[in-house]
Amino acid sequence: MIGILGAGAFGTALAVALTANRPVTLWGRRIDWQGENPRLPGVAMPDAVTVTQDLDAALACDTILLALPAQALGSFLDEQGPRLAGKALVSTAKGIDLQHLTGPSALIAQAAPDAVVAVLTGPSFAADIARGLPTALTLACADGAAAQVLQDRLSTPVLRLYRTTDVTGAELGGALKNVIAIAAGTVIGAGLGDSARAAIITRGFAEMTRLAIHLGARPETLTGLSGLGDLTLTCTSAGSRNFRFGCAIGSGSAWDSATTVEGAATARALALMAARDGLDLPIAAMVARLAEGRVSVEKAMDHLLSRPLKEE
Ligand SMILES: NC(=O)C1=CN([C@@H]2O[C@H](COP(=O)(O)OP(=O)(O)OC[C@H]3O[C@@H](n4cnc5c(N)ncnc54)[C@H](O)[C@@H]3O)[C@@H](O)[C@H]2O)C=CC1
Ligand SMILES: O=C(CO)COP(=O)(O)O
Repeated sequence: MIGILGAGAFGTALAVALTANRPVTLWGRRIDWQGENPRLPGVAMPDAVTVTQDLDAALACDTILLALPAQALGSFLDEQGPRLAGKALVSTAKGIDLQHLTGPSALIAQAAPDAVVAVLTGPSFAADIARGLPTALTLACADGAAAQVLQDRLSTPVLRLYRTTDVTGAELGGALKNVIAIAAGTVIGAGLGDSARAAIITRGFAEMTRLAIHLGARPETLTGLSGLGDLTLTCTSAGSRNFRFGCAIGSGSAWDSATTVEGAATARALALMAARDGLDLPIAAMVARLAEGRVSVEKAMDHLLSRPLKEE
């Protein structure tokens, strides 16, 4: 039995997809819908998914996916960490925790020290997965044998998991691409054009790679599904909330603050990490300020365009 914690768009989509393998228990803290989750409209829940507010039911499963937003994971683990002992725990969160300045895997490892900790990440919109469209993701786990077991358990004919032991690289790719997607959206929303977006994606990828290597990631992980793959998807599709948030900033449009936008808090976390480690992360710094309305789009672009010319 597979347990999924977090009945948002992604948890629900994975629940639908993974019934191809086993029955799934999907836990949400507030289930106030029936049949169709409003966060994932148009998707009917298969009979093999048990949707519940009973956390015990989900925690009875041996494999548990944590499909909570990155900034909610820490407080959830503070409360429930001891109950996760001995489980295989797979996080789908794409962000860096603002309080601890770490990715989800370190938070989980600290809260449940004897659990197997893995990360599921890569280019995949919840709506695509739920509709059964072909998707390729990265399953990262430091324990190679456990990675193989989880890869088999969580792959389906249309949801193909590639595995790696580089957890740091995989989770950083997923977290950092959200920040660059906000920048790319801002460029498009401000009407600066596709050429400028290509520039921001490429320089953003260089910034992602620099930071990830500094934090111990393998460079090839960044060029894989979890890095370049997800960056490409998120910076080029209006299906991305981070990209759309950027578009709203760029065009000065209103934004619904209830929508999960992982890149905003992660940009703030990156600004703190840059200050701590003496790193130069100009795009992340600018996204942090844009997301908080501390700089205008014009000033942000002027600042980025007036940086010294240098070698690529
Ligand atoms: N939606 C997508 O296409 C994808 C999302 N992800 C990642 O998965 C994570 C979750 O995203 P979504 O499901 O899309 O977000 P969502 O906004 O649709 O759902 C988040 C869910 O978490 C619940 N939640 C929030 N705080 C909680 C807490 N403290 N305790 C228990 N439940 C809590 C909310 O009630 C909501 O049901 C994010 O890190 C996101 O980046 C990854 C791949 C694709
Ligand atoms: O991570 C995602 C696609 O891989 C989803 O992106 P958004 O959170 O920007 O919607």
